[in-house]
Amino acid sequence: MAAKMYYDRDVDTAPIENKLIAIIGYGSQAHAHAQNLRDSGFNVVVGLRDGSSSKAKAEQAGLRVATIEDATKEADVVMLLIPDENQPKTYTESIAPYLSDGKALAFGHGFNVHFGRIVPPAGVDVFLVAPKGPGHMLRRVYADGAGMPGIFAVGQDATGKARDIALAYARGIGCTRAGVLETTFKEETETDLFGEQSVLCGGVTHLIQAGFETLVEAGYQPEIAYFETLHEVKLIVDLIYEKGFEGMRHSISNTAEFGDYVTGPRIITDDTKATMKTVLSDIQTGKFAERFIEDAENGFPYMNEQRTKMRDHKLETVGKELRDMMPFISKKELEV
Ligand SMILES: NC(=O)C1=CN([C@@H]2O[C@H](COP(=O)(O)OP(=O)(O)OC[C@H]3O[C@@H](n4cnc5c(N)ncnc54)[C@H](OP(=O)(O)O)[C@@H]3O)[C@@H](O)[C@H]2O)C=CC1
Ligand SMILES: CC(=O)[C@](C)(O)C(=O)O
Ligand SMILES: [Mg+2]
Ligand SMILES: [Mg+2]
Repeated sequence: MAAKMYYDRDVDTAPIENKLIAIIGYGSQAHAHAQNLRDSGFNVVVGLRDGSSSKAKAEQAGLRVATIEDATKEADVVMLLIPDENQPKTYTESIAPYLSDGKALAFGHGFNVHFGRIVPPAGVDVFLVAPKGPGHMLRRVYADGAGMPGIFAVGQDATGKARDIALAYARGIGCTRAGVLETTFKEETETDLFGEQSVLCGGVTHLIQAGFETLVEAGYQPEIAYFETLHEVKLIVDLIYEKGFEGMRHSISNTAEFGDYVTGPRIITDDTKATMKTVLSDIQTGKFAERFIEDAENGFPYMNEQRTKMRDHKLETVGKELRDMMPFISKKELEV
């Protein structure tokens, strides 16, 4: 049976009208949630730590800023949107003491609740609304009058209203313009981690990098390799996004389409899929979460090494030069 989809017309915003929503953090997701909710007509306060460099940016955007403690005290709904690895400490020190019964604690990703790193008290509602895309794009599509699909889940329904609040929230950030469906903390966490690691972020970047390096190592010009294996990805993906595989294949040459069928399975093999299953299993057992938290607790030695290595890679240096000559690409600086 097809999943029940929720659109604007299916969702009553009353559960969050005349309520105060605290958005904790002002990063990629948080700035988009805060601005979209405000523009949808809801009351928002942004909760930031002392000395936060984001305070000025949030105020410039016309948002009221308070400390995390005060925002939690004041608000009816507290949406925690700081990095997953930092959430438990901030939750314990600055949120939990002020999270009285009847309030709602919300997340943009189920990581900490699912892996038992945050255990909210029984008297509060717990839900997640996870937009299926990066925060900067969540804001951009909303401002353009469109929306980003999202999924929601209720982890704990103390007031009997958690589900209605979650749906109203999803509408407030613009997700019901595109389609929202119900999930669980477990399903959201596992599918989100799998998607970003195997396909969206890890899969795509490593596919591009391997293609780029293969051409450059064979003596082709890096600029051509960049256009061929990175720049054009967006153009092809835009067609897939708009019209599916068949629509994209309609647009490309028969030569390209034939090569797609013949070579695609040589690149993404049965072994690749078997590895994806192992990756999924590492996510399900918590092995990936453990590795991530361990690196975070040690100051991210592994992550920082990867960042440094890639910074000087030809793909990045040549890419920067080429993008600088195409000012229409990065139309706007990212706001946060
Ligand atoms: N990035 C994305 O697009 C997506 C993220 N999510 C989820 O949303 C949540 C937020 O992720 P994301 O937007 O990437 O986060 P960001 O890395 O962009 O968050 C940065 C914000 O968090 C604040 N912050 C960082 N550490 C602390 C701390 N120790 N105490 C208080 N505030 C802190 C920063 O404060 P300051 O300004 O003071 O430095 C800043 O405002 C996560 O659960 C993530 O999984 C879900 C879907 C997509
Ligand atoms: C942007 C998004 O959906 C991700 C990839 O899940 C994330 O940033 O965690
Ligand atoms: Mg995601
Ligand atoms: Mg994610």
